[in-house]
Amino acid sequence: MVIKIRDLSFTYPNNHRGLIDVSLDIESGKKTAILGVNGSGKSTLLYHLNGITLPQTGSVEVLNMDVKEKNLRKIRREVGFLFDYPDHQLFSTTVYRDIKFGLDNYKYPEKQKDECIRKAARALRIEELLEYPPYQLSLGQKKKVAIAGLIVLEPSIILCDEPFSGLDGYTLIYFKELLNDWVKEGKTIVFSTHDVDLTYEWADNVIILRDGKVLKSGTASEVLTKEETYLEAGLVKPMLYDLFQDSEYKPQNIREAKEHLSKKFAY
Ligand SMILES: Nc1ncnc2c1ncn2[C@@H]1O[C@H](COP(=O)(O)OP(=O)(O)OP(=O)(O)O)[C@@H](O)[C@H]1O
Repeated sequence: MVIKIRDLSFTYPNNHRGLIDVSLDIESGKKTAILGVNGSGKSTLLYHLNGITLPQTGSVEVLNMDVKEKNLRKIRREVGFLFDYPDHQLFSTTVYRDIKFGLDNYKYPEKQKDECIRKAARALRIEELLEYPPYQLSLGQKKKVAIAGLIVLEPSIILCDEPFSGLDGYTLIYFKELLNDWVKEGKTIVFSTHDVDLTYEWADNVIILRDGKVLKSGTASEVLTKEETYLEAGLVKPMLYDLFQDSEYKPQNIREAKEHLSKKFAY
């Protein structure tokens, strides 16, 4: 297990309990969704995984390191964080400088930096934006720049807070493919979302939160195929699950469903 969380609780200064007795394991080399309605504690949990928030009670272990002040530099070298709003992580005068920031921070040899920046920009198809000021970019472009700034350090774990919100159809497909490629390379993706359809189609493992507590966790096929789970979590059923609920055939994605229905209704 690449992340181990034990008895983690977190109370905000106004006494709101953001997390209550959370214990979890997150598998390496998989896409794990943290799923739940608004305010269920998804971001609060994600912030604990690279020490943006430190545990008040209980423990978080990432890559065999305790998430504690003394390990944060090493942990953040391996664990990248993609915020829901890219403006939270873009602050340099040009895209190039923004991507370079992590390399400067981790004291990469000066000679290697330019090559690393251009490689990350190529992967995100933003080479033509390198001299732009980030504030002039669209949301999708900003997300790409934020991701380039992450992958330039080649982290082994990538945490994404609502990574797909606000993206148009093709950009969304592109992001999903990019994240799939990383997982094929052995990286671990942990993402928060309230999108049940996306989670049903795309996640390997799922953690469902409600009111700061873990309601269910396991593989997507274990967790997302029980009617009562949706009721307890306050979530609407995924469209594919709902559509094929009474059928023996359970497609995992729209493409499979389309093929199945085309055969069934062919004449
Ligand atoms: N700084 C804060 N001070 C007090 N309460 C907070 C603070 N940040 C979050 N909370 C509360 O903690 C709970 C969990 O918040 P969190 O942002 O983790 O939820 P979430 O599941 O990510 O929600 P969303 O899907 O709306 O982003 C919410 O009830 C929220 O109001």
